[in-house]
Amino acid sequence: MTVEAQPVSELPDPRSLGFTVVAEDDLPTELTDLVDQVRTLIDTVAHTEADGADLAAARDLVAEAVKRIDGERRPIGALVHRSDFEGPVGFGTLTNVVEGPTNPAAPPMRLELTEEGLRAEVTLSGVYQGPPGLVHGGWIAAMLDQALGSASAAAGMPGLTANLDVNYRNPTPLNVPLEITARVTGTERRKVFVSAEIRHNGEVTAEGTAVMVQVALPG
Ligand SMILES: CCCCCCCC/C=C\CCCCCCCC(=O)SCCNC(=O)CCNC(=O)[C@H](O)C(C)(C)COP(=O)(O)OP(=O)(O)OC[C@H]1O[C@@H](n2cnc3c(N)ncnc32)[C@H](O)[C@@H]1OP(=O)(O)O
Repeated sequence: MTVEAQPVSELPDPRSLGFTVVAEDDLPTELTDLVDQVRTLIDTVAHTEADGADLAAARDLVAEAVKRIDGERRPIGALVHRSDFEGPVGFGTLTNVVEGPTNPAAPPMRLELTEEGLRAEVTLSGVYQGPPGLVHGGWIAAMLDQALGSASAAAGMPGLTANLDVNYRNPTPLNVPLEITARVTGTERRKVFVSAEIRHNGEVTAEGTAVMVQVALPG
């Protein structure tokens, strides 16, 4: 098994394949601020003990806010390009549920390039709860999948997850900083082998490996 990243320059520009691309730097700060505020809203709604009158007033305010911004929408497959990543490896889906910068359902997580692969820090609120006080196992798998897929993409080999294997080693707590790391460990034809971990206080709480398969791009 060898690591042979395909030259990044050989990847097509997604615009030439018909994708809408938004530069991350062009997203209005009012939008990213709104995303943050809606995250707070979701967490607050999930845990509130407010009385009926306040809840009804809040519902009406939210309905009013929806009316105010409902109109033209970006297409479902729109991509975002990060300026801190060189060229084609900087693309991701704008509303990706784990890391999409305009998706308030995604936690405030951002994978950064490191010497060995990718790394992110994230703190998950009670919105991501499974067992009491702990992160939902499905969400742990989702974060690992994102880190694994992004590590492959960042190495110039974007693909789809064919196989994902997760081991839950220790409970993953809510409301504390978690560290996520991922890297490519090998390639074989179109297959890219990747591994990733989630840590709390330096201790591994979950680890995953995946086989990403590079798909033939049209055109
Ligand atoms: C620059 C251009 C623009 C790009 C834009 C980039 C934007 C994004 C960038 C970056 C962010 C990334 C972040 C994302 C993270 C999240 C990822 C996900 O959630 S992905 C969604 C869930 N996964 C699916 O929906 C796949 C569904 N499955 C399939 O579509 C097919 O099964 C597919 C493509 C995986 C393989 O199908 P086949 O027909 O193309 O290929 P076959 O011949 O079956 O397999 C190829 C090789 O893979 C192995 N393989 C296939 N399935 C396997 C499996 N389950 N386990 C192990 N190996 C498997 C086979 O044995 C074969 O290996 P041998 O070369 O012969 O040795």
